[in-house]
Amino acid sequence: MRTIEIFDTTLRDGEQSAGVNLNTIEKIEVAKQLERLGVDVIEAGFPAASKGDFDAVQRIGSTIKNSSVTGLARAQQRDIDAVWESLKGTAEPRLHVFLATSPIHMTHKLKMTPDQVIDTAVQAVQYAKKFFPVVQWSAEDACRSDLNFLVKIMERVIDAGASVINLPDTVGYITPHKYGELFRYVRENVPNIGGVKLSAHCHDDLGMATANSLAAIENGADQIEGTINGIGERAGNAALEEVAVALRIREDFYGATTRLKLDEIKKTSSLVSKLTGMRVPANKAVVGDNAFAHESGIHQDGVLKEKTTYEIITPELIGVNSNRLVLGKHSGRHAFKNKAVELGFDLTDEKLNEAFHTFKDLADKKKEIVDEDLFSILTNKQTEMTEGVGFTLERMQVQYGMDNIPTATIELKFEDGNVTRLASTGSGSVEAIYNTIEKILPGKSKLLDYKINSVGGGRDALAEVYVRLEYDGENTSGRGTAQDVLEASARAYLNAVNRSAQRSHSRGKEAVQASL
Ligand SMILES: CC(=O)SCCNC(=O)CCNC(=O)[C@H](O)C(C)(C)COP(=O)(O)OP(=O)(O)OC[C@H]1O[C@@H](n2cnc3c(N)ncnc32)[C@H](O)[C@@H]1OP(=O)(O)O
Ligand SMILES: CC(C)C(=O)C(=O)O
Repeated sequence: MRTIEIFDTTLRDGEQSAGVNLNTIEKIEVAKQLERLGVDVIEAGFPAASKGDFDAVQRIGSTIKNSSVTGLARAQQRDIDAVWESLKGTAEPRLHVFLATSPIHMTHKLKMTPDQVIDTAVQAVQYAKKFFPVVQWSAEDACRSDLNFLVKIMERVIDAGASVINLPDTVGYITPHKYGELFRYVRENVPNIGGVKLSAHCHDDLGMATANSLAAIENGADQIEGTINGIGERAGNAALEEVAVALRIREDFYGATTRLKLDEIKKTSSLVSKLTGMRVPANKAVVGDNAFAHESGIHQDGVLKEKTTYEIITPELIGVNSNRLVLGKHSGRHAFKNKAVELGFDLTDEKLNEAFHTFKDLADKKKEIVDEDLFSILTNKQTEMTEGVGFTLERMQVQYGMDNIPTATIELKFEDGNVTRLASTGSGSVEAIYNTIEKILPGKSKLLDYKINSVGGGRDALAEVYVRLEYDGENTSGRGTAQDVLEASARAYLNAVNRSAQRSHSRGKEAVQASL
């Protein structure tokens, strides 16, 4: 059976989803989970894009041991140098360099002739080969490119040293049959293609990213690129969990497998969803909440008699535990630690202890603590920011009545220990809270987006709020979890402001270090 390599780009193309902004700590947590999932390659970012991206790629490169780490670069020395600086010293530094090959992109975006594109691509790959043992070259917008041109440029970049060639469907335009043909065509027509790995990278604009990726596999692709939960630019990328599970369930047809530990899928999906704030739709294939739920009588009858009547995937395959956990207010640290490890967390004793106290407080208020609650508490602790930066919510009181104007009184503690208390009104309770916080904060802020989810089920479920703001001219996002919707809303707002403060704090530290 063939083994298909999995190239995960959740932290690069996935982070290109509108409204998603992960900090370095969060990216490292995602990378560690991707390593546990068993992906072959992690595309950790685009180092030339920003200092934050550079740092994240560097830290992921030095943390991850069992997956290769790569970074993206345009066909420019400056971008290639940035990837090299971030990954030199890692076990197998790997570069992903791209240049568009379609007439639309070459004419309107790059403003280059086809010959200039060939020369630029060749020079970039030759330059990269001085540093990187593995160079992957992508023909951006390959699916709207001229086939003869594609064959010509592939031959040249292979000669220049590229050992992986990616044929992305950048705008989600191709259909499965045509994508399959493209892979077969280049295999048969590029003279020096023997030994080169072919990679597929699909977008979901027409809802065909998974089908197209599978068609590429049927026609000789060696590597599939995609993201967890299918997040990514515009309508997103191919969802890796769908591709990997389809290969397993239809092994009879595809005759191909991956190295993924499929029972890590659900956990990876939940982590990515939680940290990005991009909720997985209930009916999403493989990882949606309803993926294993049977609603109608005839289906339930069938499943009770024989599961396979209506279930082609077992929940256990992707790591959904059908045994429900019973951890409650009488549980102790051992059981809590045991569960944390089982859920894939590796916290210091100090953080575990703090998470344990949060769990106990919640257990006092909530009837039943389920895995989702613990996952939320432990993820918050794992990705918590540096102590002492930003504002802390000390107290909050909200008055609401159908005939009254909602009023929020809030007490915030500043980094220097000073406490400010203010009250303000709004047309609703959340608006009253945000108006009050905005009055207390020294910077100017504007709410851009607000989303609320419930964690777990039942009327006592935790509320999880995601916000996007502009704070002091910078876009930032944050999340807050609490049993009460209003408290979660306040915490999310402060988390977004604190993340922005944390970034300024790191920039300030770097400037001081640079001046020494
Ligand atoms: C299909 C994809 O997903 S590609 C990856 C998309 N990801 C990103 O864009 C990452 C975030 N990007 C950024 O931070 C910025 O765009 C940067 C730092 C990369 C570049 O910023 P700027 O220098 O201000 O350029 P800007 O983004 O406005 O324009 C892109 C330039 O790169 C050029 N370019 C685009 N792709 C390539 C390429 N593969 N190789 C060389 N040049 C390229 C464009 O033609 C344009 O050049 P021009 O300035 O001469 O017209
Ligand atoms: C950089 C390339 C691979 C890309 O993201 C795309 O073409 O969609």
